[in-house]
Amino acid sequence: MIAIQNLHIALGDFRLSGIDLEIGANEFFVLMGPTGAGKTLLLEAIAGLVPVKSGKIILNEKDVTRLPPEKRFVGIVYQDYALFPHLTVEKNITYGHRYAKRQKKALENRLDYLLDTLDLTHLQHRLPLNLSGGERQRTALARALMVNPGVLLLDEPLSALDPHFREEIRNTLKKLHTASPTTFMMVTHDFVDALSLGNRAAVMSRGRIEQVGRVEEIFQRPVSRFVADFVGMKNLFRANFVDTKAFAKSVEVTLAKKPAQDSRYIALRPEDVAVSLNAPESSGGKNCYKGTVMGIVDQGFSYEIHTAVGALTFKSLMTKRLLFELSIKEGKEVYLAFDASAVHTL
Ligand SMILES: Nc1ncnc2c1ncn2[C@@H]1O[C@H](COP(=O)(O)OP(=O)(O)OP(=O)(O)O)[C@@H](O)[C@H]1O
Repeated sequence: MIAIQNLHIALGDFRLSGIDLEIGANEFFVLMGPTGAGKTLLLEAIAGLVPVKSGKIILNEKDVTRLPPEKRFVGIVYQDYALFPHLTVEKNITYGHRYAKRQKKALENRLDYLLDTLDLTHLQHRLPLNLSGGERQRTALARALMVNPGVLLLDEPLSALDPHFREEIRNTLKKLHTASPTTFMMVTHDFVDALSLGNRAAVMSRGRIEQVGRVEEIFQRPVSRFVADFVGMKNLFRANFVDTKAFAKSVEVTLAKKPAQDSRYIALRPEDVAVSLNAPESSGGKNCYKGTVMGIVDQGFSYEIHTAVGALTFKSLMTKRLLFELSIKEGKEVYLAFDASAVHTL
């Protein structure tokens, strides 16, 4: 587990202020936010790599705020692998571990277990130069796990990988998380990573936490304008897929193409959902529904219209002028339309 209590850090002009987080032992926690929000700094504070001004960091019931990195039993994995180029896969994984006679067997067993679990056994004598991106990241993961850490910190571990290896490492992370009692905390910019791996997530902005909650909840019910803008995809529905159709609580949605095999959600930006009073002419690739307006939220320059279609509530955007022109009110029957190509699958 990770508990962070009222943490403050000052580094140059940047401040990390009043961070409070409780992350359970078996969680896969995701940290999101725009560039420069302080996500890496928070991971580095947990690892003991940056000084803390005030507050507490507790890992697995132990206050580690003033402990050096090597006494925290934290593993950290970066986006760029950070492997030693002159050392083999095996030497990279075991680097820094002294083979005191007493521990030799245990370390060898751990190494064998990790080589096997991360499918690296056949590569153990290779240099990083001769590995693919996915293999390098698996080596970096094995090295971080060699200490059998209570907490594994992952700083955008998938972002340097091409889509094929991304999927491979995503599956590896899932497997590792399920098989070990280690708490995982991962920084990502990718909503697919967040949804497919995270139990809960936090969104950070300018050194503060804006929202903490279940990943789905953050997408569906952002608590601030900032989070809403950041996540963008306010229409997020769990779905089953059959070929190029998605079924979300009995609402059938046409997709532009077949989704990836592990897709579980459809997502739509509110600006892609058009509202009209008359049924739009249906054409191929267009989704049209009759619905009832359930709510109208003033957002300053525009209004967000909540419309119930079956058991789903779609959110769409509308200018003030159009709202009055169409005399949109709660309870009014309207039509919603969006292109198949506007539907994202995650
Ligand atoms: N050693 C340092 N000295 C001074 N300022 C620093 C130091 N390390 C980071 N910063 C500053 O702290 C802020 C937060 O950086 P951080 O790397 O944590 O952001 P981030 O949210 O991880 O961004 P990204 O998504 O781009 O990786 C930035 O403004 C950065 O310039």
